[in-house]
Amino acid sequence: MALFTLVSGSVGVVTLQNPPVNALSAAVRHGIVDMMDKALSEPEVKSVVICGQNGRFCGGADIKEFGKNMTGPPLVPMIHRIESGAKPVVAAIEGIALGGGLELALGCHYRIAHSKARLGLPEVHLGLLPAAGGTQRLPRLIGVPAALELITTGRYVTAAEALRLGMVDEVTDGNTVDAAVKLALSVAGKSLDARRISNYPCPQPPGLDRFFETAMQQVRQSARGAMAPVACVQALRAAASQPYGEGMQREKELMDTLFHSGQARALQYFFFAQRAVGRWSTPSGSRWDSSKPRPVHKAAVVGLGTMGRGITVALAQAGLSVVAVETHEKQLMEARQAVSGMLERGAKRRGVAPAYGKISYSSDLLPVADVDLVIEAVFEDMELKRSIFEQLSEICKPDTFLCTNTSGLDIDRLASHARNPELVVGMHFFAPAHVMKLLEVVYGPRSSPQAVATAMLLGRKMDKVSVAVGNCPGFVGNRMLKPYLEQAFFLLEEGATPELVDQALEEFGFAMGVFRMSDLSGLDVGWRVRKADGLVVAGASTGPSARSRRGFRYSPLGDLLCERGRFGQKTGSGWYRYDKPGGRVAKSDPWLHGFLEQYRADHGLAARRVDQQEVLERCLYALINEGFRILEDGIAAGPEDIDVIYVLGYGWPRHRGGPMFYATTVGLSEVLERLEHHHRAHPDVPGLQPCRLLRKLVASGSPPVHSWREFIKKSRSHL
Ligand SMILES: CCC[C@H](O)CC(=O)SCCNC(=O)CCNC(=O)[C@H](O)C(C)(C)COP(=O)([O-])OP(=O)([O-])OC[C@H]1O[C@@H](n2cnc3c(N)ncnc32)[C@H](O)[C@@H]1OP(=O)([O-])[O-]
Repeated sequence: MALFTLVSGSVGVVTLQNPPVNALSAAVRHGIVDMMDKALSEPEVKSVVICGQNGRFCGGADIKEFGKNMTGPPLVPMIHRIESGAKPVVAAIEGIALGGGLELALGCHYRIAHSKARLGLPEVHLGLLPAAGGTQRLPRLIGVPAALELITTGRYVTAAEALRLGMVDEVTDGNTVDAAVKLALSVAGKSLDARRISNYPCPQPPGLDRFFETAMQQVRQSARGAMAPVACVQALRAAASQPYGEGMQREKELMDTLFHSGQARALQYFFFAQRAVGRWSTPSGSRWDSSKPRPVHKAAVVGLGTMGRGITVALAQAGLSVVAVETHEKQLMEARQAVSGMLERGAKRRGVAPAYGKISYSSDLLPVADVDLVIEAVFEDMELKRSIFEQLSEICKPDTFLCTNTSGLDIDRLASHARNPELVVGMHFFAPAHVMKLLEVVYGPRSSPQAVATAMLLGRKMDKVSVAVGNCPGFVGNRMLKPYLEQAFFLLEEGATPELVDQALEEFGFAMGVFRMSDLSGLDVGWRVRKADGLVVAGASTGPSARSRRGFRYSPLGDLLCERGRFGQKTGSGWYRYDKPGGRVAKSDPWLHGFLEQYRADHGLAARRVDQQEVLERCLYALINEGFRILEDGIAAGPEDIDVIYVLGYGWPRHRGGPMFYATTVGLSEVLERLEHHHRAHPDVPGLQPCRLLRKLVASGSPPVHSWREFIKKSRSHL
C-alpha cells in the first residue's frame, strides 16, 4: 500500500495508497518500510519524496485498528529510520497531514505544503496524544507555547499558518509533488545534520515551571475531566526538560495509559458516530444511499430573531444566496446590523471576505418567490407558523422545500398547511446557529426522501453534523431533556439545592449544570411549553393538586419562579442571582434557598440529604431511559444519532461518548437495576420506569452498542 517510482533519474517517490485519507494502516506502514528500504539502499536514488495518493498526504494512524490486535511495523521506529537515513527525504503535503501523518512529515528532512493543505495533531480529540514523536519534535521545531496550543486543542492550521510557525519550509500553489521533487533534486548529497528535528535542542519558554503550571491549570479547567489534554501537557513538559530519548519514553508511557482508557474508547466511538449519522435511514425505508438531494442555490430565512440571524449567517457563509425576511421594520434594521457584524467577525476569523453581498433583506414575503428552500424561524407559536406556511405555499415555486426551525412542534401538523406536504421537513438549529455544529433534520410521515436528503446535505454544507430524526414532541434532544429537567426539579423538592445538582453534573463533565443552563436559556421557554401542554395551573401553588398532573408527579417549581418574573440571566434572577439583568456570573441566592424551604413546608415535604451519585442516577438514567424509548419508537435510527445530538447540542461531555454509549460503560444491567430502584421509590414518575428495549437488551446479555441497530430492527416486531 505504498508505491515506489523513480523520477528525474534520481528521486525516489514513495506514494501512500490507502483511500480515502491514506491512513497509516499496517499495510501502509509495511509499504513505507519496504519502499524506504529500497530508496535508501538503491544507489541511483539520491533523495526521496513522500506523498499521498489522490491529493491527500495522510490522515494519521488508522483509527479502525485501535482496540484490535495491532500488527505491522510500529510508527516510531519507522519514522526514526526515515529521519536518521543518509538521504534527504521531502514530505509533499497535499490536502491533509494529520496526527501520525504530520508526525511522519516531521520525521522527513523537508516539508512542502500545498496552499490549501491543513495540518494538525488532532489526537487529543480521540483521547490520545501524538505518540509517534509529535510531542517531542513539534516543540523542537516551532517552540513550546505554539506546540502546546496545537497539541492540547487539536486545532488544524492552514499551510500559510504552518509556514509562519515554521512547520513547513515552503508553500506552493502549484503541483506539490513536482515542487517536492525539485527540492529533493536540489538538496541531494547535502548534509542532513541541521535537518533532523530530534537533534534540535528544545527551546525553553521563560520561567519553565511557572509556564507549565499555568498551562496545566488552564488545560485542567477546560478539559472538564478529559485525561488526554492533561497528558499532552505532561509530554510537552518532558520535551522541554529532558533529552529527546527520555522525552520519547515519557510520550510512550503516557500514550500507553491513554490508549487503554475508557475515555479513548468513548472518543473514538464518537469519531465514528459523527460519520455514521450521515448514513441515515427512516422506518419507512428511505435511506441516504437511495435518496438524491436537490441542489439548493438560493434560500430564504423567515423571522430574524436570534435563531433566524444565525441561520442567515450560516447559509451565507456556506455560499448560498439568502433572502432574509422580517416583517417588523425595526427588528429588520437591527437584524441587518447584527448579521453584518456576525459575518464580519466570522470572515476575520477565517481569513476571507465577509459575504455581505450574499444576503438581501426584505420586510415582506414576496421576494422568496424564486428560492429553492425556505427556513421559517419565527416565534415558537403553531398558529403563527401555520399562517406562514400557508402564505409560503401561495408565494413560492411549487417545488420549494419548506423547512421549519421549530424546536419541538408537530412537523406533520405544519405540513398539513403546506401545498406540498412532502416538501416539508424540520431543520432544528441550536443557538448560536452559525456556531453550533448540530442540526436535527426532522422528517414527518409525509416528508419525501428527497426533502430529507436535501436538508441533510445543506446542513453539511453549513459545516454542521446533520442527524435525521422522526417527528414527536421535542424530537430527540428536547424530548430527552424533559425527564432530565423533571428529575432535577424533584431533587430540589426532596432536599437538594441548585448548587448541589449543578456541581454533580459539572463534575461529571457538563459545561453547565441543569439549573445554570436553564438560567442561561431562559426559564420562560420551558414555562411556555408547559403552558401549551396544559400543565401550568394558575393558583395551584398549594394543596395536593399542585404537585400532580394527570395522575403523575409534577413539580411546579419552575412555574412558580416564572410567575415571580425570575426568567434567569435576562431578568437578573432565576435559580441563581446575577448582578444585573443580562449578568453572567451565577451567584448563590439566599432568597431561592428560603423559597425552597417554604415550598417544602407548604407541601409537607421533609428535606433529606441528596448525594451526588443520586443526582447522576436520577437525572442521567432518566434521560438515558428516554433515549431507549426514542430508539424503541424509531424516532432515532441508532444510538449514535442520540449520542451525536447530546454531545454536539446539549453539552454532554464528549469523553463520555454520549448518553447511550455511557450507559454501556456503566453497564446496561446496572442502569436497569438503578432505574428499577428509583422507580420503586417514585412509582408516580413514569420517566423512571425502565423501558422495554432496555430490558430486552439486558435480557440478551447487553450486546455492544454498535450492534443495537440490528438488534432493534430484529426485535421491532416483538416490541
Ligand atoms: C502511535 C500512533 C500515534 C498517532 O499520533 C495517532 C494518530 O495518528 S490518531 C489519528 C489522527 N488523525 C485524525 O484524527 C484524523 C481523523 N480524520 C479526520 O479528521 C477527517 O476524516 C479528515 C479531515 C481526514 C477528512 O474529512 P472528510 O473529508 O470530511 O472525510 P470523513 O471524515 O468523512 O472521512 C472519510 C472516511 O475516512 C475515515 N477516516 C478518516 N480518518 C481516518 C483515520 N485516521 N483512520 C481510519 N479511518 C479514517 C472516516 O471514518 C470515513 O470513513 P467512512 O467509512 O466513509 O465513514
